[in-house]
Amino acid sequence: MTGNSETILEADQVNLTDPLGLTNLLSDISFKIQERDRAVILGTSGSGKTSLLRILNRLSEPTSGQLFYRDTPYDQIPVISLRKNIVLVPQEPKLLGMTVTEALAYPLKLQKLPPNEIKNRLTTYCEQLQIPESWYEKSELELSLGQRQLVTLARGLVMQPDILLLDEPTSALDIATASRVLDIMKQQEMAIIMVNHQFDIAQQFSRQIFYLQEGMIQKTLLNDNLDWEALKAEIIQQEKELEAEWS
Ligand SMILES: Nc1ncnc2c1ncn2[C@@H]1O[C@H](COP(=O)(O)OP(=O)(O)OP(=O)(O)O)[C@@H](O)[C@H]1O
Repeated sequence: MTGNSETILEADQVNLTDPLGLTNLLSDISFKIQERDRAVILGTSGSGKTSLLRILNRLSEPTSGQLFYRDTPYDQIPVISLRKNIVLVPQEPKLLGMTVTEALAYPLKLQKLPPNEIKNRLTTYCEQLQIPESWYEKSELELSLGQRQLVTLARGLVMQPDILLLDEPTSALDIATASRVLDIMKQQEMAIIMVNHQFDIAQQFSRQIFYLQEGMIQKTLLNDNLDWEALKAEIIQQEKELEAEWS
């Protein structure tokens, strides 16, 4: 992280239960994200990583606790305005029946940006992510999963939010493309919170790491002096225990 270190996002003792109120999906989640921060959420399958990104994007409401964007409680910010500043790139890349160009331009048209600005942003980020012009008029049926993943990432970037929430953004990309994409993401101005299962990616990318287990942040770690091998061994062991429970 570079630049100033103003807190732009804060979770304070956030809890989330399932819609029937039977199970805790997230418990006592607290953390702070600074301007231009880089955070990775690690954890076993089903530990609550996507649920956490969803409440940060207000796709679900905490059962208790508070979230703050630039010191303002989430419930005092109109959802449209919040989602302009905090953008979620979901795990399932979907273009909702639009062509690549339409999908990229859509959120910017909603913001009523002038056509020139929309065109400039599309060109800039498609070039950065090496999205070729030959894809522009394609629909999602004509794109591979990895190609769609790149397009949905571009859709997040063109919005130039303050905070980008990425749910396993490189899961369908080959290693070289994933590494290139990560380098591009590192250069961006906004804060980024990324769910990722790949340790090398988390290691390369993050300043802070939230290690989730059964909906709780078990550890908040700073990359600077972290024993990555020990953390990796711990998570692999937990995945194995989980698999044994399920089988
Ligand atoms: N709407 C819901 N109703 C009931 N249970 C839910 C709901 N959404 C998520 N869950 C449960 O909450 C837990 C956490 O799910 P979540 O998708 O957040 O996990 P995750 O860590 O992102 O998993 P993965 O790595 O497999 O994507 C899971 O046990 C899931 O079954």
